[in-house]
Amino acid sequence: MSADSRIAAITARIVERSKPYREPYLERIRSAAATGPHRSVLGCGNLAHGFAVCSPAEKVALAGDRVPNLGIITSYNDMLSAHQPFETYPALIREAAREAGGVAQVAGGVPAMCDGVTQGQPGMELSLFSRDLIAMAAGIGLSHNMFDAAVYLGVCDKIVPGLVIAALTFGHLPAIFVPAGPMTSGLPNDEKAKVRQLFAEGKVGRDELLEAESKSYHGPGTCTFYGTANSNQMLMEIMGFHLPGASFINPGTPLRDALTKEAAKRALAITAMGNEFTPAGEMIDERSIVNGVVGLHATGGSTNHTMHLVAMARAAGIALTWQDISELSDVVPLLARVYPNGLADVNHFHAAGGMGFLISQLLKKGLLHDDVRTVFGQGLEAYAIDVRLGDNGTVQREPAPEQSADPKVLATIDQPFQHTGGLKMLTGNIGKAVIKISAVKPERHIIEAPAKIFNDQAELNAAFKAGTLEGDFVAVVRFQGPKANGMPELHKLTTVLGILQDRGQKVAIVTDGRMSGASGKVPAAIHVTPEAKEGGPIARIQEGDIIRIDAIKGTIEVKVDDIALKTRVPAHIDLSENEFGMGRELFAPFRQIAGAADRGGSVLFH
Ligand SMILES: O=C(O)[C@H](O)[C@@H](O)[C@H](O)[C@H](O)COP(=O)(O)O
Ligand code: SF4
Repeated sequence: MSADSRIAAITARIVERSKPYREPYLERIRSAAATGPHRSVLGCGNLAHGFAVCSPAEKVALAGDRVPNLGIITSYNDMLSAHQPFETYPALIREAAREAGGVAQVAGGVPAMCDGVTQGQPGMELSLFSRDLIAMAAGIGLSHNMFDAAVYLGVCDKIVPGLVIAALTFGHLPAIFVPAGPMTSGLPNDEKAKVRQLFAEGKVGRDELLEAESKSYHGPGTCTFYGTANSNQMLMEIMGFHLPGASFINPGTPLRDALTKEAAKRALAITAMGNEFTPAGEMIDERSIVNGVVGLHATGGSTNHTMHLVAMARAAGIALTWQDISELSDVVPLLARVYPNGLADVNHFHAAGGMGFLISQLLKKGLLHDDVRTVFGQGLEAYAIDVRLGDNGTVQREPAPEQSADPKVLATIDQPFQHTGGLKMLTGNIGKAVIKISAVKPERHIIEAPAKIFNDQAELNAAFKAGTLEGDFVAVVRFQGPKANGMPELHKLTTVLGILQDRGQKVAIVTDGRMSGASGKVPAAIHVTPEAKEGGPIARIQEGDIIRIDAIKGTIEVKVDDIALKTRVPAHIDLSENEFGMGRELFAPFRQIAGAADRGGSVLFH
């Protein structure tokens, strides 16, 4: 079925806008691919270094140009529960490659930050920048030019976006993303959030809080809320970088290992040495990006992707804008209720039918481009499947069921939870911003209240502790943009503002910073651009000004006469505090050159 005319029109607009970048990009990757098996351009010395530790048989294989070699980029560490399982993946991939007559080598590692460990801490100010650093680090591994395809091991927030930027920069190579899968379900996310609010109100102690947190985050695998990490898995599957059904299979299971080995064999099959050559930069085109945005809306995905997806697309010469994302939201219904957009977690989502059911429902109405290339071949229909372990450890796929196994978690296209998607762009005299409405009750989609000004999240927390946050208000938390302090997530504020909202106060937040993909129930107009550090209007808002956020009309404004607003002197604060400590001194160059939020907040392209 061809794509819905509105989806097709937005896609055509993106194709037109991208031409000045996309055409030279395709020329570059085609000439890079034309040099054939890349080892053949290396000198003997280079090659000897490149396979010094390989077995004699592998050296013979790699000396020629008929045996494909996989470059593994791994983001393994013990800090991220979602990445800890990757410790054993390279051995599994090498074994699968050998079985299939190929070779696999770890090309390099990349750093991976856990936003859960750094949430509310100074380290979070490195988080956004770590995305581009991960792309650079992956590039260092791949620059050895020993490889015919790349296998990327990454799951969490900035890691998958950084790896996708690398995969598209090395777009002449085929690329397969291999996930580790979600943690098994522990203490439900909403119960964890309730204990947090009780702790913030002094009704329970640290022991109870730590016990609740540890029951929620209890083992290997991705945290089970639908935040940025699990939005990444959804994106990798719906954009065709994962094998069908790979996203939400728990780590340490036979099916997980079978999928990892299948991915290694598939990577060997799609190199230039086979007859299904699938370079990543050709596979991912404007339709794949639009499919990603559609998936984001249909699942209530993370607001962080209004930045990461823009940066990822740009790496392939595709210019995606917030306007595109916002207009697609008007066309795509919400089909999934996963925390913070509901009470279920990603294990429940998968059990209800998961990605295969979601894709089959969206394809029914032409809300996805089916005519796309993927690592599995041609067409997204191949992803409308249910996956299970077959005989002797193989992966079995059957067509997705017609009905959701849990209609409270996954709806059909004919009876969606909401008729529009989760992410809206806001514009007005404060600038541009985004708001996630899939997790906010409809009665809170419009809010008008006086501004309370904070220049960092600690000030707001202190005001809460002092009991001065009374009545209805819009918290304006500024100097949190990329150039100010690296644009941290301010997710800890959700607990405090959630308490006030539950008491009946109408509250919202307006910030040039970010929120977590796990943030949800408090209306938040985030990623405000231009940022305060750049003298944006958010720096001209004063205590008591009336702020109006209208997520229905897509507007954000301060009720001050335009001339008066423009003639106000923008607030200026001393940011030297955040220039040192926890490695922030290493990222001064990034703060200086970071681009605007609506262009991805990137140091790589503006
Ligand atoms: O964008 C995201 O999804 C978040 O960055 C997420 O990865 C982060 O870990 C949250 O902070 C976890 O939620 P808690 O902080 O509530 O545990
Ligand atoms: S989902 Fe967030 S908290 Fe969980 S492991 Fe990944 S980065 Fe850390």
